[in-house]
Amino acid sequence: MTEAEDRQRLLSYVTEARWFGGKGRSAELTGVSALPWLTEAGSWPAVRVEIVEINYLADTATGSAAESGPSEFYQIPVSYRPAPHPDWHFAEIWRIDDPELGPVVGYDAVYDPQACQLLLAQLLRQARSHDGETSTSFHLTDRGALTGTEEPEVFAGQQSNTSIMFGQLAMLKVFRRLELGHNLDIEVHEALSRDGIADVAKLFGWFEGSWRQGDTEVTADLGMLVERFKQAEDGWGLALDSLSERKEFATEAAALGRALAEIHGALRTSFPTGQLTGAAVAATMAERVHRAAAIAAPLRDLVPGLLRCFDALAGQQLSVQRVHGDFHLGQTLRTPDGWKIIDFEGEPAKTLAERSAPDSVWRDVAGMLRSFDYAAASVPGAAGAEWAAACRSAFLEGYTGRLSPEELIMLQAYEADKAVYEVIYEVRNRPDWVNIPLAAVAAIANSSAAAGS
Ligand SMILES: Nc1ncnc2c1ncn2[C@@H]1O[C@H](COP(=O)(O)OP(=O)(O)O)[C@@H](O)[C@H]1O
Ligand SMILES: O=P(O)(O)O[C@H]1O[C@H](CO)[C@@H](O[C@H]2O[C@H](CO)[C@@H](O)[C@H](O)[C@H]2O)[C@H](O)[C@H]1O
Repeated sequence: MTEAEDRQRLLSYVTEARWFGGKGRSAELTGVSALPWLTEAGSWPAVRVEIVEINYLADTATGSAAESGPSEFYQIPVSYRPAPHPDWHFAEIWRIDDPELGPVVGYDAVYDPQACQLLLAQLLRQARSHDGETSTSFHLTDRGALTGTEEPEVFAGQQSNTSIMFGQLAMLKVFRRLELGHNLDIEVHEALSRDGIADVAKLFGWFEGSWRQGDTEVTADLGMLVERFKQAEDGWGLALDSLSERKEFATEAAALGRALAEIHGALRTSFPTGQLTGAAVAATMAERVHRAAAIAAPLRDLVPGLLRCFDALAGQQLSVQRVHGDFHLGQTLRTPDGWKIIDFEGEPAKTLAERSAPDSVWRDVAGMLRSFDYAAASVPGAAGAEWAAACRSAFLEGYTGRLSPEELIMLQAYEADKAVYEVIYEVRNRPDWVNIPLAAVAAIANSSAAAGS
């Protein structure tokens, strides 16, 4: 194979992967940075992390340049073997003649148990590998009961990254689309673990890589090792079951409200806090709705009602702090020890700066209320409206108790803002679902318009 064909194989592996974020866009491979070998020369498999840089091309079909944009970095830990493995065709990235290894087959290392065990071992001994201008460093914050002999198994469910379970004890989340700098999920798990907050998985460790990008050295977090929750059941699935079986969910909703309040309290002490004027928050929300209406035509008639809802914030001061940022039932796991909250990376469409900026706690409260509405709308004929209303009041009661008139105004603005975000999310990802958030936007817009008329 020529070098161009090898690069094409690598590009295809990335763009066809479930975790590739640029589906439907024309992508080209603009660089590959190989981090240092994690294994001794001459031992198999030979393992290292490779960072693939992807650039998006302008959409030639529409003549628009809007589809191009900043490059993205994707991580593939690669396990090289001297001969093909009969069962791993699905995980094969490429076959190359490597200058150091000779002819080898490169596999996505998350599917190679030996390579996974090596990653765990590197974490447990806080290994650091350095080669010229690249490095990989592993950090251990708590070893728990880990011995390093735990059996690895790739998580089979839907996710945007790839997680490897180590026995019943730990989970290594290998980040796929990388962001330069420190990962928010690690940052929050680290802070909450330090505070002993049991609603969130304990952080055991993490690893990072550095490489040269043009003239500068860049660093990104590559993965985190956390406590694995035993017998964890996904909150979204449980909510749908409760609707289909016509069982109440209000007790669970109240417990979720209490868990969120505890997490917010801990985040307030570990991260910066501040104040925003209601006018500033309303202006940001208004800008978002105008942008959304340019993409989703059905929003256009609802804009005046939404602006009225946001304008009701004027004159208020909002306390802001680190929040979850994308709190919904799919980010909750029920375990025998109570509800656990996962995935503190915020809304995927926002920049890192937006996702780490202090925000109002009403963003997360609104997120969960929207999720009750989604669940109710997803199970036809199941008395969804009453179910969602009961969950709503129990969750709010669990979170805070009675809301003041000012808090109700803030909550409604954040619910509207979230539902607008969801309309765009659904248009882009699941057009069949768009009527769920659209109905919520219409209800809020029309009630605000009526109140103001
Ligand atoms: N600490 C944990 N213990 C057990 N399972 C977990 C844990 N964290 C996440 N999971 C499972 O992994 C899935 C994906 O996790 P998530 O953090 O949302 O990954 P991603 O960011 O890649 O989408 C969750 O839906 C849950 O089923
Ligand atoms: O991938 P993430 O979990 O970070 O979140 C994105 O995808 C979610 C869907 O998987 C999306 O959530 C929306 O749909 C849920 C039902 O599937 C519902 O419970 C949520 O309330 C609703 O917002 C989320 O918005 C998006 O950021």
